[in-house]
Amino acid sequence: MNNLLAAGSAPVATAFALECRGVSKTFHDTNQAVQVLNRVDLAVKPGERIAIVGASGSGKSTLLHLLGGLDSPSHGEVLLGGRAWGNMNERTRSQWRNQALGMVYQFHHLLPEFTAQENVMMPLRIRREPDGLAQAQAQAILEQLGLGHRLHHRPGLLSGGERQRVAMARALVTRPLCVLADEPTGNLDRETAQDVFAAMTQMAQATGTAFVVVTHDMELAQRTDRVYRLQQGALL
Ligand SMILES: Nc1ncnc2c1ncn2[C@@H]1O[C@H](COP(=O)(O)OP(=O)(O)OP(=O)(O)O)[C@@H](O)[C@H]1O
Repeated sequence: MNNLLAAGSAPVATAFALECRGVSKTFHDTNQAVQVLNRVDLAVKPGERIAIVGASGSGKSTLLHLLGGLDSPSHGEVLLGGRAWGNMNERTRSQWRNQALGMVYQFHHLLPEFTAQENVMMPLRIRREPDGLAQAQAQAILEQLGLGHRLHHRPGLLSGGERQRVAMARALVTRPLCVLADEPTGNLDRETAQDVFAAMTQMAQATGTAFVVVTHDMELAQRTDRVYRLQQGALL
């Protein structure tokens, strides 16, 4: 399916997979306000790979949540494939997320009772794709990520690096416009982290998927097309 086909609407023509326009975010509690992001602008093209680094508490996870439409900015707007999250209700957001976005976290969040292939098939099942097709697509992407010999293994029998590759395969199997990754190699040893990171960025580029990664690891960040530092609410 064309990944620019919006859930239930016409295709959107846009030069950018993902855009942030003047995005600010302030959290409030009863008597305090914390401004985490201050007029952040960002535009990521299809197939482009960018890294966001920054000190603990600088707002990296907050920004990723806004990019994924999981939270709303206090000001400004975030667009995925030319569609602003702010113009969608919850149901449309979740359909658009399933269709146009993949997410990878530090912990793989694979379902332990399902095999690698079944885990990767999950987003396709949610879309009600025929099982045979979903099986073939999951197999193909796992093979491309070097896991052809692990299709029928459950996560408990896989290494940490293999689990993260499966998580990446699950994020990419729908051919999304963009993958958002939050410390995807944070749990791996150095050598495995490098291998997994290379596999992720190469796959994203090969499929024309934009890849936005938050990482503490400057060496890995420098393997992307652009590195941003989040500091005092600004993306520098
Ligand atoms: N839901 C929330 N309510 C109130 N404050 C929040 C909320 N979410 C985040 N914050 C605050 O926003 C700031 C940035 O947090 P965030 O988790 O985005 O930082 P981070 O750069 O991802 O940190 P780390 O690298 O430690 O994960 C912190 O001061 C945090 O306390």
